[in-house]
Amino acid sequence: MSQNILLSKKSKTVNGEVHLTGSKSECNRALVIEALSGDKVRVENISDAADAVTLSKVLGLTLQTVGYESSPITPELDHKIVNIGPAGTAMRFLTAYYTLQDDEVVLTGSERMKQRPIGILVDALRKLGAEISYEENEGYPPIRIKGNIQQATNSISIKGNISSQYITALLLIAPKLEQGLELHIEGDLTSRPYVEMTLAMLKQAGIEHVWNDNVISIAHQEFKETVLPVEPDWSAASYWYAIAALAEDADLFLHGLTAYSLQGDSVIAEIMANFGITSQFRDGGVHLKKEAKTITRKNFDLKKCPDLAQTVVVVCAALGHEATFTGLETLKIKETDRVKALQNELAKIGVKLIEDNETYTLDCSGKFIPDRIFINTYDDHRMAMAFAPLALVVPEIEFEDAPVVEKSYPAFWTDLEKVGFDVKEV
Ligand SMILES: O=C(O)C1=C[C@@H](OP(=O)(O)O)[C@@H](O)[C@H](O)C1
Ligand SMILES: C=C(OP(=O)(O)O)C(=O)O
Repeated sequence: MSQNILLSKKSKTVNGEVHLTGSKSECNRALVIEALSGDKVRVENISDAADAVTLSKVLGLTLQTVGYESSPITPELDHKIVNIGPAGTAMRFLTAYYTLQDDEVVLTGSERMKQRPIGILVDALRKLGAEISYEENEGYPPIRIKGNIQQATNSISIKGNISSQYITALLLIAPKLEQGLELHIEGDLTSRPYVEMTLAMLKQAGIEHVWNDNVISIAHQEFKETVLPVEPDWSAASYWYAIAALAEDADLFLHGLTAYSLQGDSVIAEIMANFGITSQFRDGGVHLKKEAKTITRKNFDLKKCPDLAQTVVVVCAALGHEATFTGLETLKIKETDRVKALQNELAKIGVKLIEDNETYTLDCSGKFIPDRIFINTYDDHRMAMAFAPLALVVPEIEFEDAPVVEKSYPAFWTDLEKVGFDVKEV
């Protein structure tokens, strides 16, 4: 497959059914729990997301080097080099995981990963007793982790407003720590549903917790024998909701999704109800239908579901709906600076995303629809997938680096083809 693709859709009606891969977030937690459980826990419905595939390979690690752009194998090395490429959750979860292993590991990733902060997690782990040092820049990967943590305390504090992944990483290893963990979350907690997902999955694996105000406690405990099922990915489902919202008529069936999910991104069903998309949960999945509706909702707080931001912002822009958005603070440290990336790409249809004191407002006054646009994707799967529904409005869209979607949804382009999008390699 060449790097770029040209996407178009002649008929503005979308009908069909889609099988989504497993949730990257659930799968990455399940894999770490499985690895820590000593074979008591088995993961069911492992995700095809490249980030999950990478993590599962790393956790079964026997070679000296694994992952993306592996360094040459050097048998005389006294440590492993683990390169997890662009996988943020894998980076954070493994940082905690390796403090428990009888090993010395240098954990690294893509060039972008080396710009995504990890200092808050490293500081917390150091307070617990871990030996971790920076190989290049203070506060950023690559990091060197000496395993066999000698626990110095069970009570630590951590800032909650930068990334919930640091908190999840600590909670996942908590039951294996000799003294357990009492985690004090300082300030606001961003992406809270992801912490709830972690605790729910630990509970499924037999691990109890207490969450009082801003303190989460997990005692030293054994995992129980169980199977952890991975649900289909709701963040991936959001692109199908967006397609329904931008189509003239839509009747889509997404297999396997249920009304009650561990994934906070399932809130997309509620969000898209504002755009006339109905969700009916039956027949082992969800039916999406489009009904005529005047859009009245003006404010979207996406702090609990930051991965939906690009989806919702692009839908509003395409419809010329001048909404405001809050809770976008963490977007700047994800796969790319997603605020800047959105601003650059929306400018191609004359829409502005204006930042004012943590509130972002769409200005659609200069909106126009060109015959063809080129969308840059910034090594960010969600930039490609969030702009794809725009092909129902813009006649032709060329996407840079089509395989970028593999990070979470490798079948994205072929699924679009199956429901009648024209997907051409260029
Ligand atoms: O724990 C997780 O699986 C995730 C947490 C979120 O990150 P932050 O907590 O950094 O917002 C989310 O953006 C990411 O895609 C997956
Ligand atoms: C932010 C994301 O992933 P990660 O942080 O795991 O790289 C994402 O999938 O949108």
